[in-house]
Amino acid sequence: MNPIDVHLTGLVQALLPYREQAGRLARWGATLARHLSGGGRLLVAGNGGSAAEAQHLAAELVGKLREDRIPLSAIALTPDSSAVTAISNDYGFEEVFARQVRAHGRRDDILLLLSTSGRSPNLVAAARAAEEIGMRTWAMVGERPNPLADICHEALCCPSPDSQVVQELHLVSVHVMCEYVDRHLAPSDLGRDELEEMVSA
Ligand SMILES: O=C(CO)[C@@H](O)[C@H](O)[C@H](O)[C@H](O)COP(=O)(O)O
Repeated sequence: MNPIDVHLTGLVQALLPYREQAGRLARWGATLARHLSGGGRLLVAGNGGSAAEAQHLAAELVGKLREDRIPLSAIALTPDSSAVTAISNDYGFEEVFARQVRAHGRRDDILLLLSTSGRSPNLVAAARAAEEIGMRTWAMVGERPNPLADICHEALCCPSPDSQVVQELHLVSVHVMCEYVDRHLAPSDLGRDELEEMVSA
């Protein structure tokens, strides 16, 4: 098979089991809408391709997805090259997110960690730091079992052995979750009951 067919076959195989995560995305969107519109904060991190997705998510929340709405506080822990290099140089790369979590995170804030393997030590350390502060920890990962899914309060697991497919499903998750955030912040009369059903699904 050529690369596009190999890739699309892997993506298609993952789609149906991935669809079962819909209820979690609805709940996370509802929680984010409530927490962020009340003045709370989301911290988000990942490595490599997942760092780009963390920044993408923060941009959707601080900026907007489609329609104009209030700006929401979401901080990606990846793009500040001065902080990233100084912390890594002085404390080791494993501390690069944990230290920022201790600096910026507050009790009840949410930390979302994106990882295809669920095994990156700097993300595991960040989850532990967040737990100490009393933050809620969520992970978007690949297949279970993995340490990040085990130590976070909740995990959205994307059922594919291919890290690229997992990253693509994480981006779908980011967009769908932001869609739920927006619907909760400005629900149409028609959408209110439907939203409640999705959250309790
Ligand atoms: O984008 C890719 C592969 O698609 C790579 O840059 C990948 O993100 C890096 O190898 C990361 O270090 C992997 O970390 P993780 O997803 O296992 O936590």
